[in-house]
Amino acid sequence: MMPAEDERSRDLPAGHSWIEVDYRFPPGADGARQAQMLAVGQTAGSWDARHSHREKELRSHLGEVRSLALQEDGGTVATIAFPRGNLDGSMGALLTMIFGKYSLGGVARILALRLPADYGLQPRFGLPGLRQRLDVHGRPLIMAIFKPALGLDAAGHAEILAQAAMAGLDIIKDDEILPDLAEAPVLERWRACAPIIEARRDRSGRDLLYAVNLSGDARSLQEQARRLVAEGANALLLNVLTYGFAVLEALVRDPEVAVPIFAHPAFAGALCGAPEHGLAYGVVLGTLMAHAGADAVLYPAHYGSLPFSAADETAIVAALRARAVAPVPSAGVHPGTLAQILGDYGCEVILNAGTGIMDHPDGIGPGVLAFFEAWERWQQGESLRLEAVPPGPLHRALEKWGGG
Ligand SMILES: CSCCC(=O)C(=O)COP(=O)(O)O
Repeated sequence: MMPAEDERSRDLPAGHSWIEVDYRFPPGADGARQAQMLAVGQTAGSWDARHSHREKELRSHLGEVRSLALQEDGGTVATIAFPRGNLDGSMGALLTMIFGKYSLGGVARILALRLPADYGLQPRFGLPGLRQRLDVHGRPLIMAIFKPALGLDAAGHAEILAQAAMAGLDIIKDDEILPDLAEAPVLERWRACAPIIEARRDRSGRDLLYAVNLSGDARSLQEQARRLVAEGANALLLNVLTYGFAVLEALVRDPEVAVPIFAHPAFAGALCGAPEHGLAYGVVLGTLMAHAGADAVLYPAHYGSLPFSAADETAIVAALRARAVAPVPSAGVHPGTLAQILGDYGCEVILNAGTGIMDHPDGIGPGVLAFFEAWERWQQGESLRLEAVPPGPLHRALEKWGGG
């Protein structure tokens, strides 16, 4: 029996000199031949008698087909081992090797990727670092998203944040769709929100992180990040898949950008959504993000508003947790989903709600309070069903969104 994806994707011991990839070839494909094409074509590139005088050098770069397993539906799963020495430690080189040119012609799906534990980057903060910064322990962190996504100016952001901060919110992020627009320039957004965060710290002793969305070309994006951090910004948001893993890696390596980085999953469906092609969600949003240095990774919760499988979610969470990266179940999250999420994953998560907070019938403050009330009840083992919950923010949230 094939192991579950989260088990197949475990890290290899540090210093391991191979990288292992599980590929599935669909029914009708010659799996053995495709696997051999990958092992040779994506490494030494050519392997025949004409290169015999270079055999020693070429052999050290050559991939190896380690196993081939025929599946019940006629598909084949092949494990290919690639020499780590073919790579420079970056995600770009890794992706180019394991699926680069081949992805244009072959029909295959990467199900699992096993990297040596010391390949790539470690998160600088991860969930433990976020907890330390916020001084919040033993409960899930509560995160909101500025909504509406577009059309708010900097003052509009501040107005929303003031209400959420009052109610005790831990983290807020820009919507990923909002770049550095003239109507709400990124630095103005931060400057308008910074005094609210400061006032909350003075009042309650508790910090609040605002993950500001980065945009622009690679150089201006990094300059933007440095400028924001120099002005006190305490977290950043990056659309890693649209801007590229190399941008994330550059930020993580930059001593001038020493704040937690939240990775958004926008574009993941384009890489992972086809059933027989691309890469599994667990590889992209789990393994790759975790080895590229993200501190927290957003992904669609399978009880949320996007079609997402529990198996994909489990694989993502396992890969993130293996490197202490914070899992951030998102998209359609509201107080009525809290019991399911915590039941599956426990408290070591960040619950992230956009409309599930911003569109609470009584306003943004009650939207945040509804989450805390749900958490309190869940912790006490009390029912979260509408009929059991007394009038108040949670009751109103359950009336609107259901769940519990
Ligand atoms: C696809 S996971 C990222 C979630 C996100 O950024 C978002 O805006 C979700 O908004 P919602 O109103 O569904 O909480």
